Amino acid sequence: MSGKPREAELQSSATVMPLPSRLAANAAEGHGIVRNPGMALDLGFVESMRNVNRSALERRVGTLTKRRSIKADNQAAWLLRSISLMDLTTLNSNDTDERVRRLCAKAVYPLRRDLVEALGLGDTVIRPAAVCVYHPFVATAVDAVKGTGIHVAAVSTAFPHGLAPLSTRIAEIEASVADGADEIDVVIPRGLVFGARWQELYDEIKAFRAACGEAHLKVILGTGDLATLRNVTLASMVAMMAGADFIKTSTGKESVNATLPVGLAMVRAIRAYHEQTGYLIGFKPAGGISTAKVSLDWLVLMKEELGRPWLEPELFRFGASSLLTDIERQLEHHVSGRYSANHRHAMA
Ligand SMILES: O=C[C@H](O)COP(=O)(O)O
Repeated sequence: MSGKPREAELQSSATVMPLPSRLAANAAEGHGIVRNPGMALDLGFVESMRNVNRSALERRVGTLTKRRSIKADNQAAWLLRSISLMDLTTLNSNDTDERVRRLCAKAVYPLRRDLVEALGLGDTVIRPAAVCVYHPFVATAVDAVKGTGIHVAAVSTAFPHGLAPLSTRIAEIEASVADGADEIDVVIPRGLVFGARWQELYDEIKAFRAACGEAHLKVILGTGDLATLRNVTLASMVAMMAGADFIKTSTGKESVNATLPVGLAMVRAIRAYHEQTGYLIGFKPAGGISTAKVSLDWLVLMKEELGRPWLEPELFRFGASSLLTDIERQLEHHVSGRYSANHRHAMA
């Protein structure tokens, strides 16, 4: 059961569903993702996406997760990839600078040294792609991860509800960017979706994108609040048209978090947007993703639906506060055959 994870397995394209040729060609150009500039709001295109078949999406998810064929020896490689695709997050009312510094220390050294050695990682550095914090902790996080290549994401725009004047929400983005955040996770006011107020939603997200400047924009839809997969799909389209670099499911504060059918609806919207514009949009499921097993389900979904480029941090992230703890436990089991208690894998 023990042994070095076989990254080669993860590279295999044997089970990847063929992508439309334009998508494959664009993806093959390499890791330099051309940023989505957005496009004019095209309500005809948005509305063309309105027929969403929930049971078909659920069936597809069922098939993907049932027939998943990640062998035990290869699971460790996939789990290491899950770590590298993570926005390690703390978004609690009792966050402090000290807690954020501890989270960042965990991001810099996510695995215990004995585990790193037992996994035979050598000099390979495995780290989360980003840490994700509230605005007041951006400067602390930037300082704590300096020189590591870990990005700092700030949740802005009156997270988690997005219910503040637009000027206040834009000022929050500008403040986070000024403090050094290079990724901004914004939330949309869900009421704009219920009212099909697509022009207002588009204008707000476009203003968020402008305020971000070079920082990448992730648009959180709050899918658990949106009631239907049609709303999720249409809001996804508007967000991408307005210039989102990523679309993200949830804040982690809704009563329903990221689910695979919702993820599949968003991924299909990403595919449609690409077919129309040629741009590659990232996807971030977030909220309630706390087990290694579930992270593998998400990776299989991305690999099968969009292909290998969406297993890179430029195009895929998990937003998660406790997933790393379970992955570490599973990796420990992989090398030792035993599970340890969660407290052996301390988080923030
Ligand atoms: O954006 C990330 C989420 O807030 C994290 O949610 P979680 O605490 O359920 O992992």
